[in-house]
Order: sequence, then structure tokens, then C-alpha cells
Amino acid sequence: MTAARPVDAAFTKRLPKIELHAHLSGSISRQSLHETWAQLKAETPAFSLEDPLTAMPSSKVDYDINTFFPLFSTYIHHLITTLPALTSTTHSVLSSFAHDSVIYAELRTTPRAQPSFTKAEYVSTILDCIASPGHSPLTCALILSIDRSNTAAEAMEVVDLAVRYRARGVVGVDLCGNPARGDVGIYRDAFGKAKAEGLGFCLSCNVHAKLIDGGIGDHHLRWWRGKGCPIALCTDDVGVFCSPLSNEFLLAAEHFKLSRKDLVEICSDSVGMIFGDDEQKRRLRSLLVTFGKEENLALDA
Ligand SMILES: CNc1ncnc2c1ncn2[C@@H]1O[C@H](COP(=O)(O)O)[C@@H](O)[C@H]1O
Repeated sequence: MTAARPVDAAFTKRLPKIELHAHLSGSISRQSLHETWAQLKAETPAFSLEDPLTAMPSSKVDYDINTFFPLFSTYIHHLITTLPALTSTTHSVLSSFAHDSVIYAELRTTPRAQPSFTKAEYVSTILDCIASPGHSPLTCALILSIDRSNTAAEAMEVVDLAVRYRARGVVGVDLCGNPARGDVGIYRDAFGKAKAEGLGFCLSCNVHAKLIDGGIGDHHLRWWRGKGCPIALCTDDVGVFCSPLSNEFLLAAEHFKLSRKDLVEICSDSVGMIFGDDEQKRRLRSLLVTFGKEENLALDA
């Protein structure tokens, strides 16, 4: 029977997936970073940053809590310093998700200012990319992150930007950055305002950066699934860890003995967790139902 066929990479690739936790700068591929670097190098020959293909070799994915966060603060963020670079890297992220059959993504990013743009322009430019056609059937929403290195005033600025750009697709705020740093208590007012404004927020951790003990099999997915809790599989930083969402589904199927039907059900559960509106939820559910029929999977109604 079709439903009993084992999960394979082709199945998880074509499965219409929901990405609820991806950091924008961490989702940029090495190739896209390299193209940005080459452009900067051509414009400014004195530009001294190392080529991403050398600084982040494709075989290197073993970043841990000590090396992961400095990768952004000392390197990746120094490559995205112009609005054209932000635009091209954002489009490359959207295109990669679309090619991996992601049908809805909530991208998160910390508003950053540079000499050539303000934090508001940073957010607005990303929203322009998200709104532009060309990545169908992927649709995206934006979550603005408070980084644990932010001051209380900067955190409030993030929430103010989220409120200002809500009508253009900002759906929530989150807390990101090195969990070993800072005192999150200073963000009480900022999160209080986000809550009062009805913005969504969520938090996470992962295996690769050694933010949990053990390996994939020890992930808390097993515990939550056993409790009947809906779960969502997400990538966090596909540009750094090189594990697209389709691969996360494949790993989950292998390590937790999940069937094709289980994986579609995880996607359906994820739909219930999006910050998007009911119309968006209906669109995603309909795509999943169609997929289930095409794959001959006996899904619950
Ligand atoms: C491994 N799990 C994680 N835990 C916590 N924070 C993370 C993270 N992965 C990424 N970030 C946060 O996202 C920023 C990069 O994207 P943006 O420049 O904001 O788009 C990083 O600086 C880090 O603070």
C-alpha cells in the first residue's frame, strides 16, 4: 500500500512544508554570501573580509555555542552592509526555501542599521522582498528579533518597528542570540508591549549548536510527541548548518520512525501554529490535502 512506503529524500523534498523558525542571516547560503562578497570586493578592492567560501568551507557545519554567534557578529553581518546586498541575499533565501517546497515561512531577523541604511529601511527592504512575486507558492511573514546583546531601549525599538510594520507582514517578535549572555529580565517592558499589541512570540533551541545534551535521538521531539503535543520542524540557520527543511524531516523520520502520513500530519499541525491569519491557514491546509491525495495517503479529514 502506498501509505506504507518508507520516507525517502524525494518524498521529504516534495512535501509542502511550513518553516516557523528561520533566522534570515543564518539562512543565507555560502554561495549567496560569496556573490555578495565578490560584489563588495569589486566595488572596494581594499575590502579585507575573507571570501565566505574560504571562511566557511562547505564541509564545515560543526559550529557550537562558542563559534556560532561570533560568526554573525564578526563576519556575516559585515557582508550585508548595503540595501542591494540585503535584497539579493533575502531573495536567495526565499528562493532556496521555495525550491525545498516550503509553502509558508516565518523568517526572523534582528533589525540592524548600517551607515547606508536605518533599522526601518532594513525591515522595509526585507518586507519588499517578501511581497515581491516570484517565489510562489511560498509565502512569508516576518518576525523581528530582540538579540540578547540588545539594551532595553533597543529591544523596545524592535517592538516599535514590529508594530509600525505590522500591516506589511510583521507578525511577531522573538528573543535570539547567545543564551549564555545577558539578562532577559531587562526586556520585560518590551515583551509586555509586544503582548499588549497582540504580536506573537516563540523561543527555541537545537542540536547542532549543542544547545541540548546528546544527539538527534535525544531531542525533546520524542518527549513532546509522546505527550500528543503538536510539533513543528524548523531549520534555524540552514545557511550555516546546511540542513534544509526537507533534510530535517528525513532525519526526524529516520530517528523517530515516522511514516509519510506522520510527516504530512506534522505539517498540518504546524499550520495551526502559524502567526498568519485564517485565510493563510486555509490555503496551507488545502495545499496539504491536495498533496495527501496525490500521494494516496489516508489522511484524517
Ligand atoms: C542556533 N540557534 C539560535 N539561537 C539563538 N539565536 C540564533 C540562533 N540562530 C541564529 N540566531 C540569531 O540570529 C542572528 C542571525 O540572523 P539575523 O541577523 O537576525 O537575521 C544571529 O546573530 C543570532 O543572534
